[in-house]
Amino acid sequence: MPEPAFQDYYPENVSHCYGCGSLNALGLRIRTRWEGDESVTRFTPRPEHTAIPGFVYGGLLASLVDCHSTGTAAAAMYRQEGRAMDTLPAYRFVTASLHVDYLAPTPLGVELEVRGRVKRIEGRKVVVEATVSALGKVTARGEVVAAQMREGFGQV
Ligand SMILES: CCCCCCCCCCCCCCCC(=O)SCCNC(=O)CCNC(=O)[C@H](O)C(C)(C)COP(=O)(O)OP(=O)(O)OC[C@H]1O[C@@H](n2cnc3c(N)ncnc32)[C@H](O)[C@@H]1OP(=O)(O)O
Repeated sequence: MPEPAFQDYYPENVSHCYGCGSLNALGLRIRTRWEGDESVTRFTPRPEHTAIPGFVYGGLLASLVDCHSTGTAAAAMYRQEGRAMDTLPAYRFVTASLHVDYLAPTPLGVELEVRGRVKRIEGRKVVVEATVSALGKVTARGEVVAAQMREGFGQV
């Protein structure tokens, strides 16, 4: 049995995200785990994720970086406190900022590897750097500022 992914610990009410929600049947449903100090997601884009024939749409790559990094942010907070991810209080992070640089075209039809590293944890905010690789070559690099959701998120 593979060890659970970060997303396996998301409560049902926050499991509808297009990128990482296990309850979103049309979503990417990415799964992220620690490999040492780095977090890793592996995902094979589908034909509908095409930009130019044969190459992956940049928005899909941004989604991978985004949800990989918000999951990494939550896991990093638990890790910093030496707590298991199924313990309370729960950490819930949303994207405050998402930056992606596209370094080279990303081929479609192969498994992509997203690797993340926690750059810093500052109060309620975690900054995560991530790379996307195809066939061993880094094709995109991103940085996410993830912020802890406040009570009443989305209420105006
Ligand atoms: C594991 C077990 C359970 C875990 C369970 C996890 C569930 C995980 C939920 C899944 C969900 C999917 C997540 C997918 C990723 C999305 O796609 S999320 C959807 C897109 N994002 C949004 O809708 C967020 C909308 N924005 C907001 O709600 C608010 O602006 C924010 C981002 C929460 C910040 O609001 P705030 O906390 O009231 O504001 P604030 O105190 O000013 O900001 C906090 C910190 O972030 C910084 N910050 C804010 N905005 C920015 C910015 N644009 N640039 C840089 N820094 C910024 C602030 O400077 C501040 O830093 P410090 O001053 O403390 O150093």
